[in-house]
Amino acid sequence: MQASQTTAPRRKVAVLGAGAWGTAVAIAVAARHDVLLWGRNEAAMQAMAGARENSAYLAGFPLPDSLRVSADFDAAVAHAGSDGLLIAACPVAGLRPLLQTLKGRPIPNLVWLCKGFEYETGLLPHQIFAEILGGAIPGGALSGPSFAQEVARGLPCALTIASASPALCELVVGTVHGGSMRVYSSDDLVGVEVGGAVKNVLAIATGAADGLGLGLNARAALITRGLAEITRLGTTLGGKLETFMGLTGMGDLILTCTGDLSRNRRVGLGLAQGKALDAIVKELGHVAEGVPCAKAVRELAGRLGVDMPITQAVASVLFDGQQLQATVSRLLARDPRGEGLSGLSPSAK
Ligand SMILES: NC(=O)c1ccc[n+]([C@@H]2O[C@H](COP(=O)([O-])OP(=O)(O)OC[C@H]3O[C@@H](n4cnc5c(N)ncnc54)[C@H](O)[C@@H]3O)[C@@H](O)[C@H]2O)c1
Ligand SMILES: O=P(O)(O)OC[C@H](O)CO
Repeated sequence: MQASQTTAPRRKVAVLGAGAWGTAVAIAVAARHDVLLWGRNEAAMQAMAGARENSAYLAGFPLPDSLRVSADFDAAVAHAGSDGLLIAACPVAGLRPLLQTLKGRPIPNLVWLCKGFEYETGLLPHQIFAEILGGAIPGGALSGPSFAQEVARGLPCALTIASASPALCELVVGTVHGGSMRVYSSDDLVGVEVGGAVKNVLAIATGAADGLGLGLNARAALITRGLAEITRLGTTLGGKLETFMGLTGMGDLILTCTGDLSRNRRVGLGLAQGKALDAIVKELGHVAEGVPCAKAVRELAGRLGVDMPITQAVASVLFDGQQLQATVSRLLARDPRGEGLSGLSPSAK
């Protein structure tokens, strides 16, 4: 399955969604393939085509010649043809409408890059895919520790493609793996998607703790106990334990909790400065998936009886008006417990 840079065929790739991550992935893949980047805002796409740069979402990274940009959805779908690769690069909130637009069209496959649970339904991206396009075409999640700016700069990055279809995994590895990009395969869609979703909530917590000056010990504790929360929820939903120790679990959790490029971490830093959530999100100018995800995960964990105290604490600050410092005190004042990963909340035992 390993892709050789010299033998990998040149493919047609359409990236649907022209935010920071869609643009970075398009730039990286365009080094070896014919890529069309589609965005829904016609004026923005025209400006991008003229400036050869996505100044709204990923300024400072010139688009390579092999990357075409367009606001024509039909042209993007036609570009992937019957044997290319379609990549959905919108946020979780945009996945359902995007899939509904794709329904009934002759598309070869779909790989999505979004990380989160759907706010209204609590569904993971592969469950939304199954609801709308299930069975018709192969689908998979491409995830892992990856800041858009570093990928656009050509720095090394390792991702995981998770799909029930070995053929799709092979296609994605054959297309994206190479140069400074490594792509691993997995059949654990649940594990990969839960890791990518919940780490965003924990990055808000870690940013807040760092912003309050709680120290490096607290940061390490939050990351480690955060991984326990990811693992408890993920295994309860059917994910494999080993996945949470991998790139899309521990790897992405470490990156997002500690890297100042993270939008979710910056939400936490902003909360610690006493800023209002609306103001922080407006200032970011990008999606922070951990915000809606905190609410969706709190509800899901409550329904399933999974103990996720850090996630609950983040949601209580974001949505219930709880004060940050008092929330930290409440977290610390919880009863002692064994360090194991057992998944039931005290009320469900
Ligand atoms: N930025 C990163 O470093 C990074 C890395 C890995 C994964 N991701 C994930 O990728 C997803 C997108 O993140 P981003 O960084 O590109 O966000 P962004 O805020 O930079 O851009 C979001 C883009 O999605 C578009 N969009 C929103 N709803 C849409 C819809 N219904 N159809 C089409 N386009 C729609 C917006 O117009 C915008 O262009 C998120 O789930 C994020 O967690 C981001
Ligand atoms: O900037 P964030 O917090 O959305 O994180 C980006 C990526 O998911 C990191 O892997």
